[in-house]
Amino acid sequence: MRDNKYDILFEPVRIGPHIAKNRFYQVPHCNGGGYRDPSAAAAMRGIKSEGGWGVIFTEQTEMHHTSEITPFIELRLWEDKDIPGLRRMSDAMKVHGALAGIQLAYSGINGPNFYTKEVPLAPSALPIRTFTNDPVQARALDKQDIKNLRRWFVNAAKRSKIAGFDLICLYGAHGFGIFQHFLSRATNQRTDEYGGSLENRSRFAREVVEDIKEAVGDTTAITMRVSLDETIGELGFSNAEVREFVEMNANLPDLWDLAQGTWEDCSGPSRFKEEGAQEILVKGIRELSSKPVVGVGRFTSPDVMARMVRQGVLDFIGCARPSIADPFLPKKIEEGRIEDIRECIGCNICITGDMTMSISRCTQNPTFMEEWRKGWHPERMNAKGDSNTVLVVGAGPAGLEATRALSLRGYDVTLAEATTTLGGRVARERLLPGLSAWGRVVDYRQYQISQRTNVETYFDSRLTAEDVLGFGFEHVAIATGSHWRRDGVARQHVVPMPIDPSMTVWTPDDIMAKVHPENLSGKTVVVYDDDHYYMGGVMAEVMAKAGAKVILVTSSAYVSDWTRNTLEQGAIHVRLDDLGVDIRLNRGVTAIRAGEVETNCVYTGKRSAIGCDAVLMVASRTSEDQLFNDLIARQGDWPDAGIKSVKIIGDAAAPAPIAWATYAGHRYARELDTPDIGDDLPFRREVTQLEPA
Ligand SMILES: Cc1cc2nc3c(=O)[nH]c(=O)nc-3n(C[C@H](O)[C@H](O)[C@H](O)COP(=O)(O)O)c2cc1C
Ligand code: SF4
Repeated sequence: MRDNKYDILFEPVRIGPHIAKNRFYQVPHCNGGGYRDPSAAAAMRGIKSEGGWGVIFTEQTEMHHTSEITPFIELRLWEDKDIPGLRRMSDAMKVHGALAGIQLAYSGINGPNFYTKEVPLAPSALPIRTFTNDPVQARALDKQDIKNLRRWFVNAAKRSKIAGFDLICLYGAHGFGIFQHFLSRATNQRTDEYGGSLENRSRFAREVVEDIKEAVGDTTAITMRVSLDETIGELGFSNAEVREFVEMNANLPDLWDLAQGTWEDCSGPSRFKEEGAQEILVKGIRELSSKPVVGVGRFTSPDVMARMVRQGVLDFIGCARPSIADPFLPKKIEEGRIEDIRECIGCNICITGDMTMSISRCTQNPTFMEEWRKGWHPERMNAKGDSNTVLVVGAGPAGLEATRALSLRGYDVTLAEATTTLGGRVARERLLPGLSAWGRVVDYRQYQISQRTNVETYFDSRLTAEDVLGFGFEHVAIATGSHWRRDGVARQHVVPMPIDPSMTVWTPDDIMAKVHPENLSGKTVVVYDDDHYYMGGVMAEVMAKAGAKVILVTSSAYVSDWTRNTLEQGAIHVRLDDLGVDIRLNRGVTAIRAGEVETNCVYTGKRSAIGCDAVLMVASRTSEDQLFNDLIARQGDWPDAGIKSVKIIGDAAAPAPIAWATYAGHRYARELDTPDIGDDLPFRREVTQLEPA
């Protein structure tokens, strides 16, 4: 049972004509499922309903075809034929008593582009602000356009009602929503009644809310989502203006949904922001209106959540990523299972999916967007097959997840780890700057495993094929991980590069083992990043903090974020700029000579040298697959040893970000003795014909 200090989180709260059963509010988040088949997303939201959320929202849903924002992939509701898919979504949300919400968006200046061939419409004629940076400008909305927009919103609201949604969120945050474009002086430079004073800039939002209230307000709550600070310079919609806006329009929506930042400058979700980081921006806004307020901040601690409500900062605890990492977060708090909460690590891998037209994945939650698969319930595992015993070799993310899930299925699992700690590379990486939350990958699984009686863990166990053949386990999972290469093999240089033996060449493994001198002042270190994820930026930071002059050479166009879709460019640039790191983009390293590295432009091949004292090679990783290869070579001995299968998983099979490893571990466990994972899309089969709007 739950601790009564958390009772406050389970109080019902009114939102317009509806009452939410508790204060857990899943704010809109995309998932890469898109509009083509909302069934997978419906299954995902249905699981959240089971997980106890009081309010569950869709992602942003385009309400008109002129606002499509491909290659970002999201829902749409711009014609009647979009209704049945969304009806299945709202049905799934409501199964366990949650209120179902839909977020309506018109992306305006942040929307149409090269892919969609539409002319972007915005308050003022300015260059568009999408990630794709197309050389396109928006056309300024004329009075007829504004009337059309208002009508389109009303039509979408009516369709939302038919599709069964209790709440409609109007998107005016993150630089995406047309409401923000009107509110911000940066994007609204009009001189008519829609521009100039805040009163005028609010006019469009006021008109749309009033129109929608008139059309569906008796049955549907209207919420307004704005960014607490647009963070795009002096003309941006500032925190002070947000407060003025809320005060001026206090009773306009049925709820204020307060988010943060813009996608363009990557000031929204970030691993560098602590839990509840938004508090300073949101505090006091609740007093400006009698309507409830929801805010976000990677909330996973019920103590922080309860404090936010008790101190009157928020009425609802808004969660996007924490609800992805653990769809059962509210239920676990309700049942007093705090230790079972699987906390979000803030890696933003989930965000890369919808931005690239691919299904999102989550580092912590391997079943995210796989909920439709037969038996892939996040909390319940399929019963084990005919076999009983499994040996898992290696306790990194893949091995730990495999052990956790196999033990839940009922197998007797023996986990053998070569070192003295659990976690593999994550155990070392969690000590690096900005990566402490990575430790949650290990902590969650370590605790879960410690609660099981059918897992035995052995440390200091570096096994040989002979050892494994002698044990007699029925199945063996090899999760022996990977290490960083020192020879310069990378995507820019697929064979080892010439390296002068007089030069010091480190890898991230060396730095984590602290082989480098503590004080590097007076030294120049070239950090060569061909990995393109967090490690390049982190290594540059460690070297600079040790006093070195750091030159970060990367073959990517972005720093330490392969497509900038983990949204960390802003934070990483600030951190590296503050440390004086010299960043050279679009360059590879081709050779390491005495006292210098040779670099080339990835496009022209033109070479130039950079003088330095040491090179830190964040180039690529290589699998630790010796044990697996040795066991494959001894396949003829398996039957006598009682071995039915040997599989290699995670980095040992192919190095990749942690999310790939936890998924591989989970999938191995789910599929052992059960190879047919099947297709279980109940929603797809239940297409309901509905009346047109
Ligand atoms: C994968 C992902 C997709 C998102 N998509 C949307 C969206 O469609 N609409 C929106 O208003 N916010 C979106 N957001 C922002 C979240 O609603 C939220 O404001 C932000 O992630 C901070 O909350 P958190 O710390 O609980 O994740 C998205 C966030 C994530 C992680
Ligand atoms: S992918 Fe990372 S940031 Fe996103 S929910 Fe999962 S753990 Fe959190």
